[in-house]
Amino acid sequence: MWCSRMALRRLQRITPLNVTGVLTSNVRREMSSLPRVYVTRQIPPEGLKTLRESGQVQCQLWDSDDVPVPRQELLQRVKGVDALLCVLTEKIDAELLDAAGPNLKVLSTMSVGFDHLSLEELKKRGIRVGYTPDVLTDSVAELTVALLLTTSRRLVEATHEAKTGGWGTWRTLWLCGYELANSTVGIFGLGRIGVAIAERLAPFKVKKFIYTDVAPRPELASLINAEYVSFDEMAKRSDFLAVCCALTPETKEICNKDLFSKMKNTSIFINTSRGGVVNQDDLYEALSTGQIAGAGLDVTVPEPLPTNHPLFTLKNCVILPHIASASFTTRNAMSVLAANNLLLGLRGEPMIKELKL
Ligand SMILES: O=C(O)[C@H](O)CO
Repeated sequence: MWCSRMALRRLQRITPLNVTGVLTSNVRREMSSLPRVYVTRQIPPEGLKTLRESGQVQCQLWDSDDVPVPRQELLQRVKGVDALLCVLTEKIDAELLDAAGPNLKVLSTMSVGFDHLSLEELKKRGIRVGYTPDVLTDSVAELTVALLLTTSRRLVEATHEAKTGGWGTWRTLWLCGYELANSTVGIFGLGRIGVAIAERLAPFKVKKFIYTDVAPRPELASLINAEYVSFDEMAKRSDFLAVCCALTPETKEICNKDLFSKMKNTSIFINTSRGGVVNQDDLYEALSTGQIAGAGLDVTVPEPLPTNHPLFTLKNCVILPHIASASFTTRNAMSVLAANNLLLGLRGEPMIKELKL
């Protein structure tokens, strides 16, 4: 049902529900004039509360966090809405925008990544777009460090051995991995998250941070004393390579055999950005032939990665189910930011975080 609890409460104060609990026609009229919002997922409670208590919109929600809204259902539900709040599993393309129709003025995604949005189509239709950077930086950086250490110090293999009887006598080279002390860490795509990762890795006595990007980013680089290098040099020099770039046509499968063949066979590759930046066949080859020492992936193509995927057979590949921003604090903050971006956009005001189209 289309409703806004706050609007309802506000209206109840002015025009109470009649005794049978049926909305009086005034209430119904006032509520139905509010902008319509479709929320494509059961987002964390703080975000929903922000929308509902704004009194500014009537919301409809795909009320599940376990299953994404089926495409056909989504195409039906968006018809005539004024704003859409989505997550990264929904492809926002021409088909969907056409289904929504000309009322749609605002799209707010509860994600920092926006590769699921067709920006060109949104721009063509004059739809404003909000997203959720910054609030997830700490959580993503923390998880990246955890994944890096898990991969380089072989923690998944180690717990498996301990649990399954592989733990024999103490052995001199058994389960040896690679340490951060005195290492060179490469960051591919230096933004807020790359800096936050480096800040957390520095106390592990990293010797040098290097990075590559479309152009040098001196202000950010100075925060972590990082040197700008070419893509090839980053491949050759990195003991640990953390991918933090956005997925764009330019970065699609940029981490391929060309990159892996230049890396040291003692290097660890970490990706917490988007699976699409990696050619997974080439990564499998590099890992299974010892071209590189290990990989930690929080993102894959597709998601979920089928359990029979060859990468799951490798001991030197740690795969997580896209959880980099998954802390209660962060996901709630993302939902509130997404809700506020949407409300501000509908009011025609600057959003807190708006994509420049
Ligand atoms: O784009 C994002 O926001 C992350 O991948 C999920 O939090």
